[in-house]
Amino acid sequence: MSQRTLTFVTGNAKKLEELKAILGNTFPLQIVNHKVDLPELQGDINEVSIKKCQEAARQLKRPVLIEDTSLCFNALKGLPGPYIKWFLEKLGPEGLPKLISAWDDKSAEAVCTFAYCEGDCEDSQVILFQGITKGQIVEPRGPRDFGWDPVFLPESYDKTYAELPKEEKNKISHRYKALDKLRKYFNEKCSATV
Ligand SMILES: O=c1nc[nH]c2c1ncn2[C@H]1C[C@H](O)[C@@H](COP(=O)(O)OP(=O)(O)OP(=O)(O)O)O1
Ligand SMILES: [Mg+2]
Repeated sequence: MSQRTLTFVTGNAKKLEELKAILGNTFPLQIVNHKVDLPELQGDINEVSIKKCQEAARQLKRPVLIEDTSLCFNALKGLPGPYIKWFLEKLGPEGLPKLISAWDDKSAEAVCTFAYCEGDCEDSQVILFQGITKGQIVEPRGPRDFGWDPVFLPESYDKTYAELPKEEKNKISHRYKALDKLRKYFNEKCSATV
């Protein structure tokens, strides 16, 4: 890697902000951002992340990190899942609880998948780091500065992600859990090569 840096490819400034807040100075590499909205092919959560990562590596020809976030409604067998972005864009946060108004089951999972690829060739291996936080879909509450945060009530909390202070969200979130795995992997990898 162009020594000690790792390129995080995302067009989403809020993701980058949370990554920086969560990793702080506990990560052995410097993360640099490359802003591209990568094409996302259809598939299950892992397939979408793997293809997105391979596309990033193909474009940038260096070690890359990408992230894909899903919001999975259990009543809908996991949908919208990786397609939540388009549902949110068209329906807004208030449209999301309406999708499952006919079901009693309001439970959902927020899933964050980081994907890392070391090389730039098509067959380079992609490594996934996934974090899941369980919760419920509720009527929107709280600030609207990040996606579906207002409608996601994490399990055993009485505040939505949007209502929680950022530091609280970052201690329990799907993104925190995925980054914790990523951090452990790179701390071991980097200490082994020094
Ligand atoms: O913690 C979160 N809390 C609330 N909303 C969130 C969160 N994390 C992602 N989101 C939103 C952004 C997008 O509407 C969709 C995921 O789509 P996703 O393709 O992963 O994100 P994106 O296109 O904004 O950025 P990227 O350039 O990294 O693909 O859920
Ligand atoms: Mg995207």
